Amino acid sequence: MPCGVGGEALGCKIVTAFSNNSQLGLPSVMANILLHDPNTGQLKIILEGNTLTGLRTAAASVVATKELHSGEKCRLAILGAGIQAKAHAFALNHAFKFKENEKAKKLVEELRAECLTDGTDFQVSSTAEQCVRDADVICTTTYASEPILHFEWIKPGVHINAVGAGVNHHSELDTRTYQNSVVVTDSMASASEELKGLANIGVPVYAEIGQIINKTVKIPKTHCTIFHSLGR
Ligand SMILES: NC(=O)C1=CN([C@@H]2O[C@H](COP(=O)(O)OP(=O)(O)OC[C@H]3O[C@@H](n4cnc5c(N)ncnc54)[C@H](O)[C@@H]3O)[C@@H](O)[C@H]2O)C=CC1
Ligand SMILES: O=C([O-])C1=[NH+]CCC1
Repeated sequence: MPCGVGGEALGCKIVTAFSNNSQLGLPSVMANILLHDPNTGQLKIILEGNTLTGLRTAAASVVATKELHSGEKCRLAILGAGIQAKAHAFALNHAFKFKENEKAKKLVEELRAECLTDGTDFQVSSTAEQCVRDADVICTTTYASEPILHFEWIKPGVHINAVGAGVNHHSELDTRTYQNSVVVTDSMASASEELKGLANIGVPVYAEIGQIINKTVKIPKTHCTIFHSLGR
């Protein structure tokens, strides 16, 4: 993932995703950032990139949630319990102060200890359905290759940040959820490759989040909105 900012910065993030790494006690996503001198191209430093990946991905979901969900934000549901789940729990709570959160078990004690100071509570759900029912905002942060979120479970007006999935970027949500949503992404260029399967179920990628932010595109009324974060 290359990036250049005028004469100020030049860098590239190299990132891999190996979903079975947890069996080896390793993070599944591993990132390193190469920073170069913007005037000469000389390599200056190699930085650990996992921290930034967590912060940036969750921050993008916060921005998308601000832009796409205008209703009450009482209840946050997160499917998944890894790095992105935790980053999303922190970032969305920080931005919106949810009253209730449903999270997978292994992070709950940690999140309770770190978040309870601001009155946030985290609960464990035994099923994905229980987790997302009544949620105002849902984040999916897994490697699920089959849908883990079903249309009949979600209430009208919900906003979904679809973050995970790995190989097939639209496998976490079921077809009906897509067909009843407006899908916004971070990059149309990436979506034309990574979300091309949505065309097979008649679902267009409606806009880039940047077009919503700069008000060149408006979101029509729908059952729900999906921010498909691809990481570009
Ligand atoms: N959109 C973006 O910009 C980014 C997306 N990702 C994606 O987000 C996802 C999560 O990444 P991390 O949190 O770093 O990984 P992680 O390995 O820390 O966590 C993955 C979580 O997903 C759960 N999981 C795996 N397969 C599942 C299944 N079939 N059903 C339900 N849960 C399942 C695991 O138990 C674990 O809790 C990955 O798909 C990764 O590729 C990661 C970084 C940036
Ligand atoms: O943007 C990112 O860093 C990633 N997207 C998918 C896996 C890692």
